Amino acid sequence: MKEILIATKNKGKVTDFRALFDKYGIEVISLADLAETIADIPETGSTFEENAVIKAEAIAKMLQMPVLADDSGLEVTALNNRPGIFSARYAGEEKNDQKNLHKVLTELEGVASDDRSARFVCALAVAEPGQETFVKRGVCEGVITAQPVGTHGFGYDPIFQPIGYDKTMAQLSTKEKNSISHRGNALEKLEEWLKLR
Ligand SMILES: O=c1nc[nH]c2c1ncn2[C@H]1C[C@H](O)[C@@H](COP(=O)(O)OP(=O)(O)OP(=O)(O)O)O1
Ligand SMILES: [Mg+2]
Repeated sequence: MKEILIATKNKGKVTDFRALFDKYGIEVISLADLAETIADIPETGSTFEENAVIKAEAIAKMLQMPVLADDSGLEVTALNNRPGIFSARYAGEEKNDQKNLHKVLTELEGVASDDRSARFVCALAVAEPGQETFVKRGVCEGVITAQPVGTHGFGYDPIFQPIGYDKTMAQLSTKEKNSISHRGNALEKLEEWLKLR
């Protein structure tokens, strides 16, 4: 495989995937690189896996080519695992990363550091016309910080400190993040599929 289409409109995910696929020598193409404009696929599933499969199968059918889709988000234990699959629109339809992470911080006001555990979850689905779809989950455990710190990455990275680190995900380089992230972890589980193609 020389290139792979990632069925996402999220630039932060594309940056992560470019670095992840670099080591396989595979070029990443995103929906933003296509000449045609692809409408948003409604994420109507009730799990990350269902949503990843919905996105992958819809785009594979539309473009008649193999695609990889990512559905991911943040689960905060003290918030009964919210925002979960609603992470992108947690503070409103406009999908604003700053508003989303501040909503989480506000909801955790007064919650002690011991009770701020959280995890990033990523479901990756690969779909190909006429073939069985595969989906795998990756997880990265951590804690929610008191304030946003760091400028790298995207989404909730500035408030997420992975276990064993004294930095947030937004203070790590893309390479360091990928080596421990939910996304990197899920992609490792799809290596078999990648090698077959
Ligand atoms: O590594 C990450 N670091 C920080 N935040 C992250 C990460 N991975 C997912 N997230 C957050 C961002 C967004 O709030 C939600 C994904 O929502 P999700 O629907 O999968 O993506 P999206 O709507 O932005 O793009 P698309 O559906 O076109 O792939 O979780
Ligand atoms: Mg989405």
